[in-house]
Amino acid sequence: MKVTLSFEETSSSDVSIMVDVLRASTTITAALDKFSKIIPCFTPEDAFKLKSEVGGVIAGERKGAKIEGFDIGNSPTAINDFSTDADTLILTTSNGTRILEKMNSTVLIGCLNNAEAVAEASLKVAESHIDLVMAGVWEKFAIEDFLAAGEIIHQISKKCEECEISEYAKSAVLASRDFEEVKKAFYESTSGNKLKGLGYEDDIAYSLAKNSSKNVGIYENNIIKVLL
Ligand SMILES: O=C(O)[C@H](CS(=O)(=O)O)OP(=O)(O)O
Ligand SMILES: [Mg+2]
Repeated sequence: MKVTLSFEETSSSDVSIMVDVLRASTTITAALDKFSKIIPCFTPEDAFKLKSEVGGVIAGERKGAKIEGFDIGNSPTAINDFSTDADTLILTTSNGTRILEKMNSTVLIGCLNNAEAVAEASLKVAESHIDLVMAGVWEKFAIEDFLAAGEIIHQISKKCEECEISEYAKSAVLASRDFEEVKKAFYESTSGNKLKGLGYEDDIAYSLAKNSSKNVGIYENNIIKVLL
């Protein structure tokens, strides 16, 4: 089993793990406790149109701020606090949902909250190649996604001694071993500073809770559901 690391686009036609820890992957993993279906959209207009067709709750952001007219922003803590009977969440975000459009493999959703669970699931689902795909921030490298991917790759390597881990993937593991440094990097990152400025500091703390969830989202036929 090959384990690699990529940026924005996957290098695997087998299994990809999309990592956007601030915040889309964390938001999706939290939302799977409340919604049976999460439909990623690529523009706010698509999201409004879909809501008019299928109903549900509409969530998302641009530049980190809740989109005008949406029920919720791209916030895992706000989703946890939101009460609804709806079973569908429509979600559009700047980076995480955007890169799903180009994925031509089985796609799992990874973050720190589900690092061990998504590592285990990827080894069950993959035949030969698991690629961790960092979402980044507006087509630029994001340190938080590199570190979160490193934690997931670390979990994979613990469960799979025979896995061939690429040097790029190994560097993410090495960079993510000192958790105090990881936490600092999250808060000082481009995304972290943006979120602090918007009053979303709780979401940063929430995203750092390792293995707080067993939810593993799988993206198939334009819908994200819990991988059972
Ligand atoms: O909503 C977020 O946290 C980010 C946007 S920004 O980096 O805060 O500007 O979007 P995501 O698609 O979750 O990376
Ligand atoms: Mg992000």
